[in-house]
This record gives sequence, C-alpha cells and structure tokens, in this order.
Amino acid sequence: MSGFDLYDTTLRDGAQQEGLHLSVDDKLAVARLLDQLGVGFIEGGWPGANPKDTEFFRRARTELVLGSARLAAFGSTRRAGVRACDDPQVAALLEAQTPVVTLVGKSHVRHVTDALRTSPAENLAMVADTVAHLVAHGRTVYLDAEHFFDGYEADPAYAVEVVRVAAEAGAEAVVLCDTNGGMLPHDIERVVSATAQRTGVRLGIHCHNDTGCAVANSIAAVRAGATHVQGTVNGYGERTGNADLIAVTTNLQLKLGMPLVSDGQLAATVHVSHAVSEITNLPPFERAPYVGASAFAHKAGLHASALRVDPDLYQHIDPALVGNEMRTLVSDMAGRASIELKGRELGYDLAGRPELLARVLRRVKELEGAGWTFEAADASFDLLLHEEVQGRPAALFELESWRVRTDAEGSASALSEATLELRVEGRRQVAVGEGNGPVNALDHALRQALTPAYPRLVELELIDFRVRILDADHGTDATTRVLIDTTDGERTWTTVGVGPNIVHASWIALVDSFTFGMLRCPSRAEPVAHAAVAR
Ligand SMILES: CC(=O)SCCNC(=O)CCNC(=O)[C@H](O)C(C)(C)COP(=O)(O)OP(=O)(O)OC[C@H]1O[C@@H](n2cnc3c(N)ncnc32)[C@H](O)[C@@H]1OP(=O)(O)O
Ligand SMILES: CC(=O)C(=O)O
Repeated sequence: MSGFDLYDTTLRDGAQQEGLHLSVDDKLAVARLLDQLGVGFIEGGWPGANPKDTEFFRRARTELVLGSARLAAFGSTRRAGVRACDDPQVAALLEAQTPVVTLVGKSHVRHVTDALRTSPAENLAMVADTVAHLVAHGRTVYLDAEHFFDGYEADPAYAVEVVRVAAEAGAEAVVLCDTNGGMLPHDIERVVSATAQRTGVRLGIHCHNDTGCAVANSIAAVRAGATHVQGTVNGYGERTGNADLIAVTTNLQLKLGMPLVSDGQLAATVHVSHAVSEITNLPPFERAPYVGASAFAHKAGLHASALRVDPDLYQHIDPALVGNEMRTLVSDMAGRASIELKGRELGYDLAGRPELLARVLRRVKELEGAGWTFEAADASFDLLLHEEVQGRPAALFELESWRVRTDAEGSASALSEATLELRVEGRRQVAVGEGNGPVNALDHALRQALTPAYPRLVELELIDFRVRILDADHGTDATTRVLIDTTDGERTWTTVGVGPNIVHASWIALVDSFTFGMLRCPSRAEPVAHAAVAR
C-alpha cells in the first residue's frame, strides 16, 4: 500500500533482547526472510557501534539482494557541541551506504537535561543538524523520537517541537516511540492524534510491550493517523519486546482491510516466523497470535463439535491465510467430534461410526485419567486409533520378555545391558544391547532385533526424551510419564508411555515410536509399508 511503511527492526531493536545473539551470517539470513514477508524497510543495526553491525552493512552491499525492502542503518543524533559532519558516529551511518537512515533523538526534556546533560535548544539543533546532514547526502531519514509519549505528558510543547524541527530539516517521517512501553491504547491514540493535528507532520509508531499492549498500541496509532509502523518478527526486543510486526501487519491487513502485503506474503508469515526462530535459536512461542502452533489448535470437545460443522464457528480467520493450519487436540476434554476431527487429520474417515468414536473416546479418557497425554503425543494416538479401526494393534513384533540390568563400578559411571526375547515375522529372536542407560540399551537391542526386517529403522533418531512425575508426593514410587520425540529426517513425531516403572514407561514410548515410524510414517520410497496398514 503506497504511503504506508512496514518497518522492521528485528536486526536492531529485536537483537537487544536478552539471550538473542545473531552473527553477521544470521543477520543476512534474517534480512532475506524479512524481505519475503513484504516489509518495506529492514533496519540492519547500528554501524560503528560494534564490529558485527559494521560488517553486516559492508557485506550487505554485495551479498544482500532484496526484492522490495530497503535497508536502513540506525544511529543517534550527533553529540552535543559537535558538528554533524565531524561526528564519527554520524560518519559511520553514511559509510554504511544504505538508502535509509533512522536516527534516535531525544524528545523528553528530562532526558535532554539529565541523560544527555545538554540544553533543550542544543538537542533541537542536534536533531535538525543531523537530519539535514544525512538528507544532504541523499539519505531518506526517519527520526525515532525516543520517549515521545512520556515526554509529551511532561512537556507537550517541547516534544512537539522536536517533531517539527525534524520534519523541517527533511525527515521523511517522525516515529513516535513508546520507549519505556508503559502506554495503553487510549494514551497512544490521544497523543498521536494531537501531535498530528499540531504539526501536520507524517508520523510513525514504535512500541514496546511492557504493558502487554505493543500490538494494540501500534494499531491505535495507525487509527489515529500514523502511516509508518515499526516492529520486530516474533516481538523480539529489549525487556518485554517490541510490537510483533507479524501480528500488527496481519491485524491491519485482515481486520482493518489495509492491503499492505500480497496474499502470498501473508501466507508466508508462519514460515518466516518459524525460520527466524530457528536462526535466533529461540523456540517459537506456541501461543503467538496467527503464527503459533496453538493459534488454531482446538482442545475442547464443544469447540470440535461446532468446528466439524464449520471451522468459522470457532476461528477468527482461515488459518491458511497466514500459512497456519487448524489442529484438533485429543485429551480428556475431547468429545466424539474431537476424535472424528483428529481422525480426519490423520487420514481416517470416522464419520458415521458413532460406536467406534465412543469406544476410542472411552479409552482416551481412561488412559488420560491414568496419566497419558495424547495432545502431546499424536503418534501414540494414531496407533490407538489404528488399533480400534483395524481391530488389532499395529505391531512390529510379538514380545516375549525384556530385561535390563545396570552395573556400576564406583560412582563415576554405569553401563546398562538390555536383553529382548521376541518374535519378528514369526521368527524368534534374542537380542542384547548395551547403552549408557537402560533406555539407550533397550533402544540398541530393539534396533538389533528389528533392523533386518525393517531396514529403515536406521533413519530413526530419538531427538528428545522427557520424563514427568505425575504424583510428586509419592517420591521415587511415583507414576512417571515419558514422552519421546523421534525423527526420520523428514517428519518428527511424539509418543508417550506411562507407568510406575520409568524404564517400562520408556519402553512403551520407544516401541510406539518405532512402530509409528515403520508402519504409520512410511518414507516416500516405501509405499509398501503404508499399504500394510491401509484402511
Ligand atoms: C531506545 C533505544 O533502544 S536506542 C538504541 C540503543 N541501542 C544501543 O545502545 C546499542 C548500541 N550502543 C552501543 O554500542 C554504545 O552505547 C554506543 C557505541 C552507541 C555508545 O557507546 P559509548 O560512546 O561508550 O557511550 P555510552 O553507551 O556509555 O553512552 C551513550 C552516549 O550517547 C549519548 N546519547 C544518548 N542518546 C543520544 C542521542 N539521541 N543523541 C546524541 N547522543 C546521545 C549519551 O548521552 C552518552 O553520551 P556520553 O558518552 O557523553 O555520556
Ligand atoms: C528508538 C527505540 O528503539 C525506542 O525508542 O524504543
């Protein structure tokens, strides 16, 4: 939409988040993803502040080919008492060779006197000189008016004067910053409206999330006239973060009807959000609006019964618009409709089979009552459903027995050995496996017994193993729940086992993991295995 800017500051303000570290390669990769999202501006960092940001801009010149986004360098207004042309920090902004420069400038009079330790008049000159200097060098300049909202409450005339001075010096827009993030939407709407009326200057908004209102505040500002909105992917940022630019953009587009990005770019938002999470190495926030794994996940039986009729009944948008999907969760809050919908997701048509649905539901509720959790273990639920549909369990083998012993010499280390006796395709086998713990030993023994019949087992890797005590007051006598995540390199699935013996619970989850991997999750090269369980 022309005349409206989506401005991303993930690489600058987002990187100010505790625990978030980006290498130059990471920054370049994130910038490419942001471009896919359709933002107009990517703020790459503060050249001159650290070698990494300087290097980012140097490499960006040759390595970063952007579609529609323009790169912005960030820095502050010149120092007090120094000419803009003599300030090395301002020079670094020009050396970054970006088409856009965003300056942070003070707009709260107490920050001028107490933090900058200069006069209000000198701060106005710092803003005006630096903007004019950069504009004279051909840059599009934005001024981030720091602490604008607090400054406006303290001294509106001064805060507004900063806006005027920046615009007169050539700033493209002045971005009003809720730097401390303490505002509520009605404060933002009032102050943005008043500032627009008093100055006639094009305004932007930059919100932090300290009241949990950064997205709402950004939207309030747009409703009050702001035509430039700043934020970060996944809401990363200093303290509690910045406005999540994905939520802001999606709300503006889908709720306020502003055509900001193409349908394809909107549908890429889940991908971009998760890909950026991979790079930042911060797990995606499951309950994130629009893009979270739980954003369209339905647990309550009543919801599922209405969703079965029409997904719109319990969803505010079609998840496909943002590249997400609806999921049904099966748990002790499920009803028959939940089982039917989950079955549909897993490829079973259970419509018109009320007895089967009731039977599965009964089993789910009983097992959940005993500590199982199917919402976290889709693969175990799939196997349960498969058993009820087929009238027999999916099984790779018939078990005769297993045992594990653990030997320790001294306290430094312990070694486990597992022995399995089982029948695979009718042939009796005895397998022995060693491991650094009982589950590892069972894993090795089971692979040894099964791999000749199921060679694809070598592709399976256990990537996570989580144990939870279900009745903490029982101490070491407690019931345990084990969840195992497994991957074959293409898909990842979770299985569950429960029991008072932690090794037994692990065995159940391990067997489900292998069974699902071999019988219910065939690789594309192995359609035969799928046919073996065809319904
Ligand atoms: C609201 C925001 O988030 S704005 C972005 C903030 N981001 C960062 O601070 C990350 C990058 N920052 C840095 O690497 C460093 O702080 C640097 C390189 C910028 C400056 O480092 P130093 O020169 O050692 O100064 P230091 O960080 O101690 O203090 C900041 C200085 O900038 C001055 N300053 C702060 N805001 C402004 C401004 N808008 N205009 C001009 N000067 C400013 C301060 O008065 C202080 O000056 P002083 O050194 O004379 O006391
Ligand atoms: C500029 C900025 O990051 C802020 O005021 O929060």
